[in-house]
Amino acid sequence: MRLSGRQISCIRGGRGVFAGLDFEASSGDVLAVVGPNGSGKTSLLRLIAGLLVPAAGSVLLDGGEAERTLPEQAHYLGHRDALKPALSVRENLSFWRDFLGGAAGDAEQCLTAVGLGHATHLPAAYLSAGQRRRLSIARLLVVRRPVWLLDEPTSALDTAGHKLFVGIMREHLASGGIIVAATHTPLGIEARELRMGGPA
Ligand SMILES: Nc1ncnc2c1ncn2[C@@H]1O[C@H](COP(=O)(O)OP(=O)(O)OP(=O)(O)O)[C@@H](O)[C@H]1O
Repeated sequence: MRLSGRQISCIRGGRGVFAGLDFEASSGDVLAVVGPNGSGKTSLLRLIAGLLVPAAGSVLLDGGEAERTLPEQAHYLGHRDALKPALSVRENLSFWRDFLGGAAGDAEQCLTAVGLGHATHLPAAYLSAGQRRRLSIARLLVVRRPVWLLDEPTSALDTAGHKLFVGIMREHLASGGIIVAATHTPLGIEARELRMGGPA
């Protein structure tokens, strides 16, 4: 499987953010998108996820499921955790499992895998920042998709959480997955850098 972008330009609010961007990542690859604030890291992830339309250029996934679009084969985890505070931890994950559809795993098992097995009945509003991030990571496990688009995935994670997440990323890569992660801090896993310039 190969994810590639060719000559992508991004315009936001009428202003050019980046132009002529090329990238490529194959099964088992991690692409770390790095660069200063405002250089377009989040915008690039959102372009790949189909949440933004490029002003020019294209993004392609070769070797995926022919009948599904790239966004349908990708998980996008934003830097803000998309949780419903009044729902329990388990209900939040069940919501995402039903919303995303496809082959779904067991919610309890996924919550245990991210270290939230003890908190499944707690309202999400009670979670700490690191626990919220762990719950977001559980979404990657409950519905399997080959392309992971992660915005600052390790923010708020403690050392144990970071280590756990590295293990989860490794398993995903070993099963042929691709990770594109915007980050200001080392991911703790071998990655190729895609360096974004300053604001255009
Ligand atoms: N909804 C929007 N409307 C207009 N401009 C936007 C919008 N969202 C982002 N931008 C602009 O696009 C540019 C790139 O933003 P983006 O969030 O992609 O950068 P980033 O590299 O991820 O930054 P950071 O390191 O701070 O997270 C910034 O100048 C930002 O102000």
